[in-house]
Amino acid sequence: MILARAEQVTRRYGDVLALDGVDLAVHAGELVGLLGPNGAGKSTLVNLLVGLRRPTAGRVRLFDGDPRDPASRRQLGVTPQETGLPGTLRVGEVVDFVAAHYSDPVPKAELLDRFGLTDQVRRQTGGLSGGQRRRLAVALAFLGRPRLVVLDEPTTGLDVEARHTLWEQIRTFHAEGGTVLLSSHYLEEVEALAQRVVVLGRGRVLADDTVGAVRDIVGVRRVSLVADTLPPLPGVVNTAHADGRTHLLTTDADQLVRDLVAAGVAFRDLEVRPTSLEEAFLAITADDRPAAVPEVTR
Ligand SMILES: Nc1ncnc2c1ncn2[C@@H]1O[C@H](COP(=O)(O)OP(=O)(O)OP(=O)(O)O)[C@@H](O)[C@H]1O
Repeated sequence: MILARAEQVTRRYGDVLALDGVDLAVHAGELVGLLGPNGAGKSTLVNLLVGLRRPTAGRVRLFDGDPRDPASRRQLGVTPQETGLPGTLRVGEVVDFVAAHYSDPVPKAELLDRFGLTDQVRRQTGGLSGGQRRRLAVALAFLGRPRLVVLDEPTTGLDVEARHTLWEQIRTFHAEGGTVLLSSHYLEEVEALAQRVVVLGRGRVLADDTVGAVRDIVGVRRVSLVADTLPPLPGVVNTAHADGRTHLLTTDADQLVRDLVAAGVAFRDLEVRPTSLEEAFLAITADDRPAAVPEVTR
């Protein structure tokens, strides 16, 4: 059963094409990671799926209804990227207020305990640390015993311990049958939680596959050198020239170096280094060659 779906969704903000023909289906029981660099379109996609925005073109469905219809959101829990908690309300009061919207909310003490906020129950939210506020915002997504939880970069700004506490809660929810869609910059986070990962870059789905398959794309290395000319080289996913150097992105740097030597290329100043996730995706998407990642796109 599909709980949330985007079909050929496009979203523009003026001249900015934030999403460009995106298809995504989240099935019941899945824990899906949505991964991508800054500006990839993750928040836009999340906001469309939860009814906070409308697509420019295409169709979005939530529990088989229009996400903008409150009835479709009854079984949904959301933590958007930015949450405005009323600063003068105490933590316990915020939980009570949100709980009043549900017929069978998680008891307040249990929720606060699970998210490590018991000691803060009487604190005004304006006096919480950024990390505590974030934890409360995420806790509220679970309060109504939702079937689907959508979390937009839930652990940004959290320290390691708080991040792990939150991961534990997400895992428990999923193990008990809940469905999760979570966006993140962090490959580590997606690896720790998700089986399936959807990679967005420049508004498009670059990959939709298992975490292992996508890790292979991220395992791209940058081989950089100075050479007058280069022959065609197998396994190079992107070539760029800057400051008199040629930068080659490849998933197998050892083989690339062997190929350079075998081809008799007169190169110098060779450097091999890992690329960050962000660099890898930016580079792979830089020249708009969808063929760069065909083997992991289903
Ligand atoms: N309200 C808006 N008005 C204009 N442009 C916007 C708006 N919201 C997003 N954009 C643009 O749309 C593109 C996608 O943004 P979006 O926030 O969805 O990306 P993201 O992957 O969530 O990024 P980040 O990881 O930085 O949060 C970006 O170019 C962004 O500048």
